[in-house]
Amino acid sequence: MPENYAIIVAGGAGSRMGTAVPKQFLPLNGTPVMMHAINAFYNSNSSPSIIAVLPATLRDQWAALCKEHGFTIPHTVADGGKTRFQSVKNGLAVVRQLASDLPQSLIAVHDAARPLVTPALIDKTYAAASRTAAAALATPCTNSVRLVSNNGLKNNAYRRELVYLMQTPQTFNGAVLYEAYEQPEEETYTDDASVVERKGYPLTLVKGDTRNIKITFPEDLRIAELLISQPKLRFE
Ligand SMILES: Nc1ccn([C@@H]2O[C@H](COP(=O)(O)OP(=O)(O)OP(=O)(O)O)[C@@H](O)[C@H]2O)c(=O)n1
Ligand SMILES: C[C@](O)(CO)[C@H](O)COP(=O)(O)O
Repeated sequence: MPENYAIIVAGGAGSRMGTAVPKQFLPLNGTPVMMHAINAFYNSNSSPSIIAVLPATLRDQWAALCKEHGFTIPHTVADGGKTRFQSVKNGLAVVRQLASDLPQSLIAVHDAARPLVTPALIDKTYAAASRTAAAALATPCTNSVRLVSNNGLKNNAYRRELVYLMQTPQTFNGAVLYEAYEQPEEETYTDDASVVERKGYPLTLVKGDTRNIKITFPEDLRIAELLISQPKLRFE
């Protein structure tokens, strides 16, 4: 049985959300957004050790929220970095200290801003990563797609069956993820899969769920409220 870890990245500023309280701390159905994400990992069969990566300045606010909500799920707090890449790297440094056998471990990285993830989705990524070393949730594109070129002057229709939209969790063999995050950061890295891919490891796509939205703009929180109040609602 591998040691499982989950790095919940909550080190961002939420600038597109534009709220005084960072989006990961905003209430969703009465509970802070990132507590929903941590709850799902805690309730999964994969039962990982949880590392929550938070801006250093918000540690006290998080502790106060945990007290207020009686939130007792065990987790280790790590400091966030300037970018998501740096935040994941800081979380990995904690896993490195905790893990007794990194090459035998599995590490999921999940956006704190994706509160509607379910234990079943989480377990699917751990199961796939245990077989293939690198696995991430993704959904097929349902809109028509165009590729823009020539500084926006030109655009051409593109085959949408070739396009998948990435979600988290993205789950990896511990040694693979650690090795990948030893690379220098590049602007083209938008998720963990892109960092691991640079090292030459192929990625397994695991069927995600369109309800597993990322809270980015204020309207996303309204949509999440609606989805959480009607758990059977599916848009796929
Ligand atoms: N320096 C950063 C930046 C982002 N994240 C986390 O990565 C996830 C996805 O990022 P995003 O939705 O872009 O969050 P923010 O960076 O906070 O949002 P914005 O770009 O609007 O400022 C979030 O859970 C966010 O907290 C992080 O841990 N550390
Ligand atoms: C990691 C991610 O959630 C996968 O869809 C996404 O890339 C994060 O993007 P953002 O630029 O940090 O919003």
